[in-house]
Parts: sequence; structure tokens; C-alpha cells
Amino acid sequence: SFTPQQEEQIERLQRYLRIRTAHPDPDYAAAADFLLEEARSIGLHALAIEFVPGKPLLLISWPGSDPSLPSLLLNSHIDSVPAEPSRWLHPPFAAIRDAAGRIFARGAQDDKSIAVQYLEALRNLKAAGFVPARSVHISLVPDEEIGGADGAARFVASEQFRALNVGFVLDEGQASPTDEFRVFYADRSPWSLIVRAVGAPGHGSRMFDGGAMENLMDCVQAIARFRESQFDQVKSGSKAASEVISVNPVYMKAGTPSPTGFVMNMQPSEAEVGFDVRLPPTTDLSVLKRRIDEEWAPNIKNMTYQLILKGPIRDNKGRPLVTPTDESNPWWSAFKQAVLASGGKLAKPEILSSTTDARFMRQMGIPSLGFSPMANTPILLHDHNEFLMDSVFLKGIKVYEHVISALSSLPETSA
Ligand SMILES: CSCC[C@H](NC=O)C(=O)O
Ligand SMILES: [Zn+2]
Ligand SMILES: [Zn+2]
Repeated sequence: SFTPQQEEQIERLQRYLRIRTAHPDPDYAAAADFLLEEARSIGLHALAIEFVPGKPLLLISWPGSDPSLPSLLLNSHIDSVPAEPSRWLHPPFAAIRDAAGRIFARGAQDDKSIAVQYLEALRNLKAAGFVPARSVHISLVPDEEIGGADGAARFVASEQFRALNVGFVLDEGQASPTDEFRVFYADRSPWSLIVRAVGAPGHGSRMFDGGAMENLMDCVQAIARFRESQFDQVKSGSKAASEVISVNPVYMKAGTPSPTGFVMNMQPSEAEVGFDVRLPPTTDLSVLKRRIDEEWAPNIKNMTYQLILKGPIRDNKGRPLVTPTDESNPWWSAFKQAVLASGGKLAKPEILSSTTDARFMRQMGIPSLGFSPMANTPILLHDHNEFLMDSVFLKGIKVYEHVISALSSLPETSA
């Protein structure tokens, strides 16, 4: 059983989860209204910046007693991926809390819960009379799920961001099925690989070499073998999924359309396949490119390709986007201590399989960790029936209270 204050915190989470923030048409206006109102009710300074019209980025600030010190930034994206209501136990934007305390909603884990937890942690700290030495900022950003070009990428490039003098960032992480919280020091970098093949067309009945489809199928097979070699390392336990290269086919485009589907007795002269490619942060790109040139899409087999990077892979000093998680990073030490002091356990730091806005912060040379305090919780981001337990949500607020008070008090000498 929870206190009336805790029940109100749960209700505020539910209210935010009921706002339809899913792509392709996220209701950013309603989300901004809600979040700005929450921030102001806590007595925090809050404003909306529209780097791109219709895509507000909210900046909430709690000034520190020594604003000359580098600040702490807590980031969360406002947008969500779509949901298929027919496949859910409860409607994805109703935020229904069942008898077991599970709150079902798109965004319950990814990542609307952490935005409310940041705010509620500040509410509690403020009410307890805590005064941060370093300023604490919350950024609530649009478009993370579609790559962040109009969101976090604009933000880190802005004068407003520079003025925050950010020393350390916490961004979203991922749920943990065990009782240890997970923490992420890097993301894999997201790429798209598009391979196109051309070849002589021909009658559907004819056997001939070098057709576009044949060449493209050779490409798909070569990539499938590579994919298996990577996946085998994961299955054998020698590497984590985020430590290998993933290459997954996401579309295929070929054939000669007809009113009833496709012309069946015609071998097409063009074919195309697209892959989602994710690279660990220290991958040697030249090795991958040589593999594509020589094995996957050789020019001599009439194939061409595009390998498109979605965002930065190096920081402003040319280093891979990796945040140190050892004693060389005082923010890390303070973070770890604070999580332990809150009664939480911390798993070994990991690379995140997917991609977050933290890469834009790391690009600026700012140490950034991915962290969502959701222990004993199945990983349901982008899945049906995404949920978060009320008790897990409330515990997360306590964890953030410890983390925010510790990090905002980090002495000047250490960072
Ligand atoms: C091309 S960046 C896309 C970012 C996205 N983030 C969450 O799922 C992802 O696919 O990882
Ligand atoms: Zn997310
Ligand atoms: Zn997501």
C-alpha cells in the first residue's frame, strides 16, 4: 500500500501515458502542456524551444547554489513508437493499472516513465529542503524514435545547450529482468545498408547467369552467413548481443507489378534489399566496407550499395562515443555509489543494442549513461503489452533522488 502522495505520483504517470505520443503523429502539444504544467507546479523554471515548428523541446531547470559548476542533465524523449491495440490486453493509451499494479501503456518503459520520475524526484528533493550545488536540468525532447535529427541533434548544437554547461547526462536505459539495474556506457551506431542489383531480364522459364534477382540472392545469402557467425557468438555466450554486428533484412523490393500482384513469368532487371545494421562503437569501418565490397555487394556482380550512417560515431575530439565507467570518471563513481546507497544493485555496465539520444551528448564530449531504474521487469520496449509496475515506478523515484542529490553535490575538485 502506498501513501496518498505516492498514489498521486502514479496518477501523474498515468496522465502522461494517456497522451498519444506515438509516431507518425505524436501529440507534442498536449505532452508539452502537461510537462510544463508539472514542472511549474514543482516551482521549476520551464520553457519550450521549437527548433523545428511543431516539435517542442522542453527545458526544465533547478538552478544550483554554485551555477558556475558544470551541470547535471536528465534527458527523456517525449515520442513513442506506434502500438497495435488489437494485440494488447488493455488499450495502449489508457494506462490501465491492473490488480497486480502493472500499468499498461505504450511508453510505460520507453521512456515516458523516466520523465515523470525525474520530475517527482525533484519534487521530493525540493520538498525535503534539498539545495543542489550544481544546477539540475531536465530536457524532454521530440523525435528520438525517428533518429533525433529534429530533436536532440538540434539541441546539442544550440546556444541554449552550450549555456547549460552540462558536465554529465543521464538518458534512458532498458528494463532488467533481474534484481540488478542495467546501465549503458555506449550505444551501437545505427546504419542503413541498401544493396541494389541489376541484370539482364528474361523469361520466367529461362535459366541464365547474372540476373538481378540471382545476384541479390547471393548478397542476401552472404549476409545471412555473416549474421549467423555473429549470432552464434551471442548464442554461445561469448559475447553480448550489443557486442557483435547485427545485419537484419528489413525490406526487399523487386518484381514487375501487375494489376493482380506481380508478373510471374518475368525475371526482373532490378532488385533491392535493405538492412538495419548496428555496429559496436569500436568497430573498424574499413573492415566492414571491404567485406561489403568484396563479399556482399561486389561491383563485378552488378551490385551497388549505400551504407548510410544515422548520426555521429565520434566525439568532437575524434574519440568513439564511449563513456568511461571506472574511477577515472568521477561522475561514474558518484552515480554507482548513489544507486547502491538507494538500496539498488547495479549490473556490469553494458553497450546498448539499439540507439538513443545519448550519442548526441557523447558527441559533445559529455559523459553520458543510459539508465532506467526498472529492475525485475520484462524488457517490453517497442513490444505489445508494454507495462511498468507501480512499485517499480515508485522505487525508481527514490533511486533518482539518491542519484540526483549525489551528482548535483559532486565537488568541484572532481569534475
Ligand atoms: C536511426 S536512430 C534510431 C533510433 C532508434 N531508437 C530507439 O529505438 C533505434 O532504432 O535504435
Ligand atoms: Zn527510448
Ligand atoms: Zn524506443
